[in-house]
Amino acid sequence: MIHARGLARTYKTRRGDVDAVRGVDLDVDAGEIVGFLGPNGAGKTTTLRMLTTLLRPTRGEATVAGADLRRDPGAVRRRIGYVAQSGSTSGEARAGEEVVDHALLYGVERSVATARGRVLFEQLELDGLWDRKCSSLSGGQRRRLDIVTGLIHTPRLVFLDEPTTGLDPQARANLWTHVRGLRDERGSTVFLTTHYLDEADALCDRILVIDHGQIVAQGSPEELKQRVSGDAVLLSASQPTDVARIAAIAAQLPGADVPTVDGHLVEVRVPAGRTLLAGLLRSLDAEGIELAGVELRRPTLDDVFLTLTGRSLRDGESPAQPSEGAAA
Ligand SMILES: Nc1ncnc2c1ncn2[C@@H]1O[C@H](COP(=O)(O)OP(=O)(O)OP(=O)(O)O)[C@@H](O)[C@H]1O
Repeated sequence: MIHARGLARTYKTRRGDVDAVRGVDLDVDAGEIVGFLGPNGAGKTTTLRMLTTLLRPTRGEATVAGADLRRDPGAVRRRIGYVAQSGSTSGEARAGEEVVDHALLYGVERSVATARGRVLFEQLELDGLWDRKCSSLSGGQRRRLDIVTGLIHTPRLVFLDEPTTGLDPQARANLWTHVRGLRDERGSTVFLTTHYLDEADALCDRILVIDHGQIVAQGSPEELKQRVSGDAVLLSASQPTDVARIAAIAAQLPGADVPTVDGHLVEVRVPAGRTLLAGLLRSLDAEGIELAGVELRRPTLDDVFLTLTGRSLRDGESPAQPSEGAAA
C-alpha cells in the first residue's frame, strides 16, 4: 500500500538547511495499522506530508495506494484520506454539512456523501450531531469528525497525524476502538503518527521508529521489545550480605547483561526472563540465599527507544535539530 525508497526532505531556512527526513525506506501492507513513532522534531509530520503529496520530497521515490507520488500526485490524493494534526473542520459550519462539502471536493455526489456520512457518524458515535455547529462539539467528538471527513470518499489508505493528541484517556481509548474498526470492518490501511507509547503498543500491528529523520527500528511492538531490550529481572535480597552473591549468580544467566546493584536490589536484563526465572530461583535456593521479593519487568517501547538512541521518547524537542524560523 505504501512503498518508499530514500525519501528525504531538506528545508531551506535563513539559518541554513534542515535535513528533516534523511532517506526513509518503508513498506506498508494493505490492512495494516502502522504506527510512526518518534520524539518531537524526528521527522514524522514531514514524512507524512510527503506521502500525502502536501510536500515535495527533496529526494527519493514512493508509490502510495498504487500511484506514483511524483508522477501522479493527483491519483494519490484521490485514493487516500488525511487527517492533519490541526484538524480540518471549521467552527461555524454544521458537522454534517462540513463532511458533505468535503466529499463534494472529491467528486462524490451529494446524496451518496450524505448517506455515507450518516453511516460514518453512527460508526464513530457521532449520531445526533449532524446539525450541530462544529464549534459546539467536544474535543473527542471534533477529532472523530475530522476522521469522518478523512474517510468520506472511502479511501483505501488513511493517514492520521497524532489522532489522539489533546484527548482525555477515555476519548483516546474510544478512538483506538474506532481506528481498529476501520481496519476490521472496512479493510482500510491506517498509517498514524503518535508520541504515545501506550497508543502504539495497544493499537499498531507494526511500528516504525524514526529519530533525526531516519528509521532506527521497525517491527511489531512485541518484536521490538524482545529484540532490543529483553526483560528486567529484579531480585530483592533479604540479607544485605547476600547482594553480591545474588549479582554473581544472576550474571551467569544465559545472555545476561552485567547486573546492576542498588541497595538490596539486583537488576539484570535477560533475553526471555520468564523462561529463566524458575532455574534462577532454584540456583539461589541451592546457595541458601533468601529473597525478599522477585519481579519480572517486561520491556516497554520507551526501553526500546532508550536502547536504540540513548534518549527517552518523552524527551521533547531534540537539541540537535533547529525548530523554527523556517520556510518550506
Ligand atoms: N517548514 C519547515 N521549515 C524548516 N524546518 C522545519 C519545517 N517543518 C519542520 N521543520 C523541522 O524539521 C524537523 C522535523 O520536523 P517534523 O515536524 O517533521 O517532526 P515531527 O516528528 O513531526 O515532530 P512533532 O512530533 O513535534 O510534530 C524538525 O527539526 C523541525 O523543526
